[in-house]
Amino acid sequence: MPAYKRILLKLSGEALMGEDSYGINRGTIVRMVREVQEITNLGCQVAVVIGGGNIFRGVAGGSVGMDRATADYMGMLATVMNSLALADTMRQEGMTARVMSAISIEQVVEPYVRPKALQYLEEGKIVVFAAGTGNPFFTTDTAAALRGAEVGAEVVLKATKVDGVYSADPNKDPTATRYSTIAFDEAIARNLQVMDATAFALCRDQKLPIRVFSINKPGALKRVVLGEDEGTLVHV
Ligand SMILES: Nc1ncnc2c1ncn2[C@@H]1O[C@H](COP(=O)(O)OP(=O)(O)O)[C@@H](O)[C@H]1O
Ligand SMILES: O=c1ccn([C@@H]2O[C@H](COP(=O)(O)OP(=O)(O)O)[C@@H](O)[C@H]2O)c(=O)[nH]1
Repeated sequence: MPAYKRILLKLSGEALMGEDSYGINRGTIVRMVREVQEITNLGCQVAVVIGGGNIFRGVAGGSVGMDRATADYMGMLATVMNSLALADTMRQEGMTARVMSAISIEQVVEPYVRPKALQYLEEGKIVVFAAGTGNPFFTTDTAAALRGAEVGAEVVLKATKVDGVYSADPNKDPTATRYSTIAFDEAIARNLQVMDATAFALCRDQKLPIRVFSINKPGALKRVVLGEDEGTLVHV
């Protein structure tokens, strides 16, 4: 039995690269999709937000000198590409997914309409929310918090490159230790960078817990959905 009826899964865009230095690695995306399939088979309704860091990030090197808002719109378009790739891979694996975009590009994907998204979820379809929040100066983590709250997800699952929230960035500080649980207020006060403060604050206010876990650890998503101890739970 899954511990949750409905979840919002945030997939790192950057993790889609796998061992490559750019873009979408075929083996990696197929593996991610199969992990999602396992949890839908448990009867869990799944909404997904995917990042765009494997293609373009508003604040990254390729955008030096650019107007920040323009660069962020490019980042949002990158998430649309990843969302399309994800939904198509789901189709190939026999699942039904729908992509909904926060910015209007109707020839490519349908617009985000909340009641429609809820309907798809009830029908057992996977809904992939593309283009983040639709606003520059935000991140896909904030989009995950926002959409998670909107569709009434019981938890936001952040699948990322690290296996939880640490006392400091574990990629920079080898002495950092992992929390098994941490309160939102403490995560914000300690300025832990694993998610941005906007996402933390939104989830805190909506009493929407977040679980951070490794996207690279096989079976971790299923363990999380079964309510087992995996990664870090950020709670109210
Ligand atoms: N306190 C912390 N605990 C865990 N990870 C941290 C922390 N501070 C910074 N990070 C960094 O945050 C990264 C995950 O966030 P982000 O780069 O936004 O990934 P994503 O592509 O999943 O959105 C990790 O790879 C890690 O290097
Ligand atoms: O609501 C949003 C979501 C994303 N972005 C842009 O899209 C990029 C890709 O998203 P993100 O960095 O969150 O992806 P990830 O870290 O998961 O790869 C960001 O850098 C921003 O430039 C944005 O402007 N508004």
